[in-house]
Amino acid sequence: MPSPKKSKSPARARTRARSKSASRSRSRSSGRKTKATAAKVTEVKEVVRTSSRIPTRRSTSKSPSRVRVKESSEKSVVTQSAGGAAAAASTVTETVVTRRTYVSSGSSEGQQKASVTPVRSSSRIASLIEKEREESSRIREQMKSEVMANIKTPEKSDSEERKPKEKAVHYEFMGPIGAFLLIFLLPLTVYYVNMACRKGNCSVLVIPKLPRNIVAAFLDVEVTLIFLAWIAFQALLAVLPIGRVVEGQPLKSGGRLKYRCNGFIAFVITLLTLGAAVYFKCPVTLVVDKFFKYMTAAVLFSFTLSICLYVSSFLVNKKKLASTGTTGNHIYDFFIGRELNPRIGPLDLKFFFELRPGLIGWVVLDWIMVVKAYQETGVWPPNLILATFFQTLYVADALWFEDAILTTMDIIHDGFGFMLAFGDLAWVPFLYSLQPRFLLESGFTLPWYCLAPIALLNFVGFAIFRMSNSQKNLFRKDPKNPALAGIETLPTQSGKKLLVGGWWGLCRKPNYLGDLIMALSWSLCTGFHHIIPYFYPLYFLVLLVHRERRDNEQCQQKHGAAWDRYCERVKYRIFPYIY
Ligand SMILES: NC(=O)C1=CN([C@@H]2O[C@H](COP(=O)(O)OP(=O)(O)OC[C@H]3O[C@@H](n4cnc5c(N)ncnc54)[C@H](OP(=O)(O)O)[C@@H]3O)[C@@H](O)[C@H]2O)C=CC1
Ligand SMILES: CC(C)CCC[C@@H](C)[C@H]1CC=C2C3=C(CC[C@@]21C)[C@@]1(C)CC[C@H](O)C[C@@H]1CC3
Repeated sequence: MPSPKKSKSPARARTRARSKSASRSRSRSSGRKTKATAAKVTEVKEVVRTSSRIPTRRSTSKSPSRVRVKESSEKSVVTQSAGGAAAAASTVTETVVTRRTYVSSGSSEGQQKASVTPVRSSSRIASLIEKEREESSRIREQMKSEVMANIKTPEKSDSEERKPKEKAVHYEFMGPIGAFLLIFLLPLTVYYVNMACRKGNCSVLVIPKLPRNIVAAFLDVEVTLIFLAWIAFQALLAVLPIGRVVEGQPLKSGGRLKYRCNGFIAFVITLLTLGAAVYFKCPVTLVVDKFFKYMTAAVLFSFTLSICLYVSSFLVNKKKLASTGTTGNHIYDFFIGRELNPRIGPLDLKFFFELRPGLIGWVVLDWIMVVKAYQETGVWPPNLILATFFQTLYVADALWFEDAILTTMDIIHDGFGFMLAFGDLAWVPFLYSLQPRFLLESGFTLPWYCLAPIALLNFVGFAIFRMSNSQKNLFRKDPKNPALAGIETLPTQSGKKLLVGGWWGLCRKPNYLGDLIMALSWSLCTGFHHIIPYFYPLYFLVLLVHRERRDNEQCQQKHGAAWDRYCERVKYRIFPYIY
């Protein structure tokens, strides 16, 4: 209760007291609750007293608690006027007495009747008293329910009450320290592995020599401008109004985003342009000569892009942020990415960068290496061509089934930050092309009888990868499709079903299995003399084992007990009978 000394007038002080008490939270500790309940009882006394004086002092406050005071007061005023001038004085007295009685006693109807002693026995006064009783009864009920609400509310501490709900921070990649290290280690790896893969000196154990003038060796303005032109060219192709427009998965913030899927067309246009450039003797092989300068352009661009993405993520609505990259730790969030689907006009940046400049750039680099090898030796090296062909098939497949990427965790779950920007723009083109680069640098060749089983292995891997992905995609799009008849399924709490038979009954990630078999076959084209060209399958194994565990966690959350049952049924994660 506020101190009366502080109040300018008693009525205002009482009204303020009522308002303050009412605004107190109902969810305090039990000790506080008892106090609050007692305070309420007193407050009601005050309200009733106020009501008798209301003709001269009225609250004008709009707060809910004060509005209640006002309503109560107005009823008293009505009572008075109904009674007429002669009856007014006694009515006021009765009002005070009546209400004080039920408030202080916490009273019953009988008690009220006993305490109300009519001064005059006129019927008018009797009706006024009756009205007053009804009013008392109404307020008592209201009080009761308020007190009950206080008692029933679950207990919360003061700090819990003040703070908005804090979500538990869940870190991946060993948290902020891991993210910090990766921001430096990933670019270093791209440089180191490629520098280790040089003519006559292809070993990870021999530390590559740095050129005297590092800046001149790694940075070139013209190359950087060509790299930017490459990104602009791919962006232009991506926004061309050709190809299907597909809706993405439902967003947590509601609605679905639309994506233009013309990746395969962009890929064909790019390869035809490259073919024309070779045909017209454009110096395309300069890209290989200036390989490290292009790499630096890609690294610098991915850093710049990630910084822009990070800064701009603070300007967008919070609903557009990813749940994973919003821990509040700047380094970690920069690495993972804060905004889920950043867009510039019709261009969805994450979708674009994951599939276009880096992925298509990888194949362009491969083919330029084939041309360079031919220019240097006068022959078309079969194993280089085979590895390049396998990788072209892989990228063509990704772009043909471009919309399938809309269901991956990168698009649905992760924000767009350094990890994906760097992965898409520097890691994929400059490390995934390592086998063709090794073959170009080393000039190593293999006889056809070695290439035939390698080709067979690649097609086995591709068949597992493609059939398993297609089976799942078809199942998600059209679960009743006759092609899926006879495949056992499992209902889940989310309403979706899980495939338990077919490819998805063999192991939990048959598509990863196929992908890894393909990765191995690409490296087999380089023979067994060096470990460097095996970087891709080794790294990919680590990536997919980690990715399977991340997806497993997400599926557990999405599908609950059904996912556990699926895991019991299908024991192996990636390699049947092994892992
Ligand atoms: N070359 C590279 O660098 C990389 C290649 N990849 C390849 O990209 C492709 C996509 O990979 P990714 O997105 O990681 O994983 P998946 O294509 O395996 O997609 C995982 C999702 O599929 C659904 N799913 C899982 N199990 C079942 C089941 N039994 N029945 C029905 N639905 C199921 C779940 O989503 P829901 O239930 O919500 O539908 C799950 O979250 C893969 O082929 C992978 O090999 C991936 C990463 C890197
Ligand atoms: C360097 C980091 C530690 C990891 C970077 C990861 C990225 C390179 C990959 C994350 C998911 C990817 C996918 C593909 C390429 C590699 C990245 C971007 C595909 C587009 C490859 C082709 C497949 O058919 C679909 C893949 C989706 C995921």
